[in-house]
Amino acid sequence: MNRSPAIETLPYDKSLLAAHAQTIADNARELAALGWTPATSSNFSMRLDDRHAAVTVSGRDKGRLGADDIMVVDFDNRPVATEARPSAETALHTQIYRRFPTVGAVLHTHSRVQSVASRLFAGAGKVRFEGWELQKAISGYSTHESVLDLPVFPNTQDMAELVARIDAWLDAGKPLHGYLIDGHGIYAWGIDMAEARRHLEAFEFLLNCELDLRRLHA
Ligand SMILES: CSCCC(=O)C(=O)COP(=O)(O)O
Ligand SMILES: [Zn+2]
Repeated sequence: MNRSPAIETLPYDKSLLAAHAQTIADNARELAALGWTPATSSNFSMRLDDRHAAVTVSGRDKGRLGADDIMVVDFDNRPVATEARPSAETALHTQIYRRFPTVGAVLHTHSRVQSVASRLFAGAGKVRFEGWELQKAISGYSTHESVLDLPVFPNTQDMAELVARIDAWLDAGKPLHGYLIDGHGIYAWGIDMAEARRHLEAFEFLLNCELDLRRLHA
């Protein structure tokens, strides 16, 4: 009897996953080289479609990611077609994809600047950037005269609690382009990897400037 070969039916585009995995690995390696992903910290993802994202497997060295270190989750944080364990912070990625349908990439890093600034500004609940030309690197900001707030949310191991705090911020109608988590690191995103990188680098630069000002005024 002539049997037709089994057709692999995955709920996502496999070739897009391969391309995204390469993009994630390339960008993660560059960010690791900057020292922004120490000790296996940080996680990265890219949207596959309106229900799935490619995300880093938990606990991997983000400077040495291969194809097996990136997996698929659905927007309810469930692994798809794999036994691998997704990033412990997957819920923070899928929340951004659900809330912002145009977002294509989410980046989370743990640089020293991000970590120190998160502690320094935790009491205020946000870092306010005003007067910096580099605010214009954030999409939608066209002048240094704008006010750009980067919220600082309390750290917790309870992802549902953190997701609820971020939802509350958005539900209050406040703009959100990224956020710090106290003593932890930063989340930033964009319509694609290039924009997400630009936003992440802009926040790192702006935080560095604010820290420098405080050191000089001390
Ligand atoms: C060793 S860093 C602690 C976890 C963390 O904050 C992080 O960014 C990495 O977690 P993942 O599960 O994505 O590897
Ligand atoms: Zn983290």
